[in-house]
Amino acid sequence: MDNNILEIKNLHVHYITEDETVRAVNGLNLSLQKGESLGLVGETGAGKTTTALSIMQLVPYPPGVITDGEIIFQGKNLIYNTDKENQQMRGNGISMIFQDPMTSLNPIMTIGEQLVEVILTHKKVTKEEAKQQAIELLKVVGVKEDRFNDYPHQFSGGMKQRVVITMALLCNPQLLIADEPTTALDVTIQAQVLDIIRELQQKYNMSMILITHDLGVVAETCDKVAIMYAGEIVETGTIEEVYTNAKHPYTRGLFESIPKLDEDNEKLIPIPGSTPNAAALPDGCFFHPRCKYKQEICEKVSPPVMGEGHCYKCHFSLFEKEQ
Ligand SMILES: Nc1ncnc2c1ncn2[C@@H]1O[C@H](COP(=O)(O)OP(=O)(O)OP(=O)(O)O)[C@@H](O)[C@H]1O
Ligand code: NI
Repeated sequence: MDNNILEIKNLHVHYITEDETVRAVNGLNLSLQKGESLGLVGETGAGKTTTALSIMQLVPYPPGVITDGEIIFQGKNLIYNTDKENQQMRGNGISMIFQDPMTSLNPIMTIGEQLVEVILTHKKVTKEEAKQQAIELLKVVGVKEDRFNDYPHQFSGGMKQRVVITMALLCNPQLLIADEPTTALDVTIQAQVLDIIRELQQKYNMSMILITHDLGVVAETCDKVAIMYAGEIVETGTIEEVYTNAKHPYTRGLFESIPKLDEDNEKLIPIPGSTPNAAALPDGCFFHPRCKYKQEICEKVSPPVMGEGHCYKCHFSLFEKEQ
C-alpha cells in the first residue's frame, strides 16, 4: 500500500524580477512516508528553503512563482489549495520551524498568550484548557511553567527555539519541517535542541524534513537523506546507502570536504569551483563545471535519475568512472 504522506513531483520554483529569473527549484522529486524523517542537505542557495516554503504554500509572491509540478500531501495537491485550505493545512497538517525563532514569535506578546492564541484558533477548548495544554507541552521541551508570562526577549536563543518548537507542535502536525532550526544557536545548545526535535518527532510519529548543511546532524537524526544541488535532488537514499556508498560526484565531494573526528584533517578536499548562480545555470548537468568526471555529454544533456530507492542523477556510475 502507498504509505506516502508527502510526494513532490517535478517541482519548479522561480523568482522572477525585471532583471533576471532565479531558477531556485528545478524539477524536484521527493517522497516521504508516515513517521519518516528526511534530511535535506545542500550548500547555500541550493533551494532548500524555497522547497520548504513551497510545501507550506508560503513562497513569497512576487517574485516567487511555482511554475510547474505537484505537491501531494495526504493525497491532495496543495498547489490548488484556497487560502482557507492553506490555513487549515498549516494549522493541522504541516508545521515549520524557521532558523530565526523571531520569525514565529511576536515580540509584544508573552509566550503564554501566543501559545494560547494558537491553540484557541485551532481547537475547541476553553482558555483555561488551552493554558494547561500549553504549559504541558512547554514542560516537554524543558521550559518551566514560571516562564509562561515572559516576553520572547527575556529568553535565550535556545529557549526561544524551544518555545517555537512548542508552537509548531501545538496542533499535532503530521509533517514537521525544520529549516536549519539550530543554526542561529550556540554550538553547545544546538545538540540539546536537536535532541528535543528528534525525540518529539519519534514520540508523535511525525514525518519530518530537516534542512541543514550538516551531514553529521542528518546521520544522527534522520532515516533518509536527500542531497540538493542547484534546485535538484542529485542523490537520495537511506542514511546507510548514501553515507557508505555515495554515487553522485557532488555527494562524494561533500563527504570529502567535511572534517571527520577520527581522521587526518589534512586530507580534506574542498569541492572546486563555486556554488552555481541560479539565475544563470549551465546547460546539461548543473554540476558539470565542478565535476572531475565530466564528459562531453555532461555539458549538453541533463542526466537521468539512476537507481531505485537509492537514486542519483548522473550520466555515469561513479565506480565506472574511477576504473
Ligand atoms: N525572495 C527571493 N527573491 C529572489 N531570489 C530569491 C529569493 N529567495 C531566495 N532566492 C534565491 O533562490 C535561490 C535558492 O534560495 P534558498 O533560500 O531556497 O536556498 P537555501 O538552500 O535555503 O540556501 P541557505 O542554505 O543559504 O538557506 C538562491 O539563488 C536565492 O538567492
Ligand atoms: Ni535556506
